[in-house]
Amino acid sequence: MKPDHEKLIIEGGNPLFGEVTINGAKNAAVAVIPAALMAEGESIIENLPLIEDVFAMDDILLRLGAKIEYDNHSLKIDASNLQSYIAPYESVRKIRASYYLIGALLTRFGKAEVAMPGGCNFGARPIDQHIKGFRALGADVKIENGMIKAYAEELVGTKIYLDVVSVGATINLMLAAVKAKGTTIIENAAKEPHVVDVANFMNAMGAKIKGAGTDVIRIEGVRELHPTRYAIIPDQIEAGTYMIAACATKGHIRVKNIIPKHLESLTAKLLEMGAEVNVYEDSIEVRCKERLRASSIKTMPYPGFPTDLQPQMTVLLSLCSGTSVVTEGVWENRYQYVDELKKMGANIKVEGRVAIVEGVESLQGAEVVAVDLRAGAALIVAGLAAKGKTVIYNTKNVDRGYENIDYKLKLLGAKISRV
Ligand SMILES: CC(=O)N[C@H]1[C@@H](OP(=O)(O)OP(=O)(O)OC[C@H]2O[C@@H](n3ccc(=O)[nH]c3=O)[C@H](O)[C@@H]2O)O[C@H](CO)[C@@H](O)[C@@H]1O
Ligand SMILES: C=C(OP(=O)(O)O)C(=O)O
Repeated sequence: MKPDHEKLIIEGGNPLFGEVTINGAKNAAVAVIPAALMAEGESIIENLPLIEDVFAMDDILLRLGAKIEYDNHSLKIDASNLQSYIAPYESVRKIRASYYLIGALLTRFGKAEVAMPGGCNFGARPIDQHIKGFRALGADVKIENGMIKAYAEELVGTKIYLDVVSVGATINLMLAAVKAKGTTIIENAAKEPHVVDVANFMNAMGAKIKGAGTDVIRIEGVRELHPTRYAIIPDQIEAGTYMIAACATKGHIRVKNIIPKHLESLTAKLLEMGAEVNVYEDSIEVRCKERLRASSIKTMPYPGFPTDLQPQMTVLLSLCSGTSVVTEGVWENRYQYVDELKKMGANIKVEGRVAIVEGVESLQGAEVVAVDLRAGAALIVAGLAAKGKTVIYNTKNVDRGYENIDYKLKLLGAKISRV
């Protein structure tokens, strides 16, 4: 675990140049790890990002009785002797994805007791669709003393229509339905690449899941799951963050080890704004020589523009010529970083879910706080582009989702240090 008091210091104004290799996807990793608990025996997960959210999930696994062993970016999980189905607040409070333990433990034991999840604070983050789905599958679910308690004698396949497109509910219900009797159909499902990745992982364990990546997912319950070896997909949000940072610093970089299709909404937007973007089989090259043009974005479920790139993109728009409009279509309050950005000279007015961004010629370094994960990433982008010195506090929020961000940026020519 990284200490809480670390800060990042950036001397801004240096364009990023060179190549950066992208790690495995956080939001796939934090679902695949609990999914591995559903089979007795040893699974191996490859291309795992070495980030704080993954380490927090590892810690929960250890407390439940699993054995884990790292070999670089591969993690061996032995879930043969899992003893517990209870994940108390102390172990789950750090991460949002702890809610996947409900689906996974229900499948493994027919019971799960998991404290309400943590994660970034964007206002209300309800899990009513998860609970609705568990109940539809036959589980008895109640919330007592901050714990979500789910029990099922038997889970039985059914049709579940999600009222909102939810990544978490889609994955959690796949986890709970994988061994349910009969067929489960999830309608209005999320289509994010990590939903597909988790379905592929479970299919490699012997599950029968079809349609992941579309809005209807069909799961034929199977009797047994077996351990497997699986490499998770690259992180499109990490990749997008570096692409945006290259544009904000008027640099020229290549992001490698990615699936370019997952970044189409960003590449289209950067092209529209005047950046040069070249797409290859498993990499993207971004070059930006001049100030980009203002634009508008609205965040939406995949394949729309991802909310997890909204803060970083808003920083870039704050440096463009003209007025941009940003609409946050997923979370009720994901602009808490804007006050920090204003300290650096950004001209942004937030009204509810909309931010009006008047482009400024330049940002200036300041002392700022990373209020959440992508807020931290956005402030790093701002610090790299700004004139002078930026100090970013609360960097542990950034380490939740970015492996070695300061080291990778240094290799791209940034002047950044961690103290
Ligand atoms: C660990 C993980 O993968 N986190 C991601 C996941 O979060 P998370 O899974 O929490 O986000 P969801 O996709 O579930 O949420 C999308 C929207 O649905 C609403 N909702 C969700 C569930 C529910 O039961 N009821 C309900 O109303 C939420 O308030 C939000 O407005 O997807 C988000 C949207 O892409 C990303 O920002 C997060 O990085
Ligand atoms: C919001 C995010 O994560 P979480 O859901 O884990 O808080 C994110 O990855 O940007």
